[in-house]
Amino acid sequence: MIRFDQVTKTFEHEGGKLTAVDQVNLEIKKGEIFGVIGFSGAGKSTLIRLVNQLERPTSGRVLINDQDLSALSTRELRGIRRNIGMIFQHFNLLETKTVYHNVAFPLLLAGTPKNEVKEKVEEILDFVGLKDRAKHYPDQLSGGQKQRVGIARALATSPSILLCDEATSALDPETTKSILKLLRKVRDEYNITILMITHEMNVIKKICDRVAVMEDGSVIEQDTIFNLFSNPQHPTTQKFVQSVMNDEIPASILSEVESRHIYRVTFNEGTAGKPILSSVAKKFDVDVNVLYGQITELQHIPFGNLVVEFQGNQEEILKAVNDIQQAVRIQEVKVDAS
Ligand SMILES: Nc1ncnc2c1ncn2[C@@H]1O[C@H](COP(=O)(O)OP(=O)(O)OP(=O)(O)O)[C@@H](O)[C@H]1O
Repeated sequence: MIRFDQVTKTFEHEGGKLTAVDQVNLEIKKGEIFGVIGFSGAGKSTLIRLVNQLERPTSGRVLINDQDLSALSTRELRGIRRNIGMIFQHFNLLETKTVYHNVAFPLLLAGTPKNEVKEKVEEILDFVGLKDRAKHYPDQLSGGQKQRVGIARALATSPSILLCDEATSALDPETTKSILKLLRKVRDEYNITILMITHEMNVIKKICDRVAVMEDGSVIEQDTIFNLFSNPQHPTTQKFVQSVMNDEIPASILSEVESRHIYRVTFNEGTAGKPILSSVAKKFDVDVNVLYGQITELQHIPFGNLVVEFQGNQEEILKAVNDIQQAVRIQEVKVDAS
């Protein structure tokens, strides 16, 4: 659906050149919710702007439905752009226009007959839950309601792609949740492909099917949400994952642990409900003391960590660890004795 093929974008400035996007390869499938995460300056905004050709690649190709965007005429490009909706962090609504007219605006620009505009705007305002706000002005709305208008406006021309540029970054956590729920409904009911950029990992965790992590213009890692959260490879990805998985052992617990035999056991789909720990305690001469843990859901698959301490002699502990290793991932946790 959307394909980045060795895409590089450099900006020239007085001091020289800056590579904002560096040889990126990505393939986003039809109907997928694809997230791009990275710290400030990683190149996310430039990447998303390459999709609607607000930026043109310095080299490489951006393709939509196998069409190379840089090979299109201005007219063809206009057609492609109509097929792409976009929502923004600060909503970008027309402050002097009502909710109705904000949503009607792109349809009127496209020359849609007035009766069709009315029908479409009413349908879409109903879809985003703002039917009763049609006559309000943006400054009479909450942030969440403004973003709903933004979504309605983006959907007015029935696009097949929706670009979301930090769409929830200005919203509180509860409102973020409701907007993400609405975006999922957009995908589920209209089968729209959603490409979202964010620096918030919990947004990625809640809604995306797959994610790419960007750093210094490059994609350093990409995978399904489950794989990336359960087994992040790159140190930057690990940092992002840690920001939401909260699986660091609290210092108060570590300071009370005298034994050095501490392990992190990672449970997933088939193993989250199994009595793996109690069975090794029966099988070997060890005691298992659960220190800390959490179970969460990633793409409806249970996933979690337990930090456990083994008590017993070294040999029995190693046997127990080996046994557990047959079923799940287990890693020793180094405790700083100082
Ligand atoms: N039009 C431009 N001219 C020159 N440099 C630019 C331009 N647009 C972006 N850059 C530079 O490209 C790099 C990537 O910027 P970009 O905005 O894509 O990153 P980002 O990940 O979206 O960051 P943020 O989350 O802060 O918006 C930055 O160093 C930025 O200063």
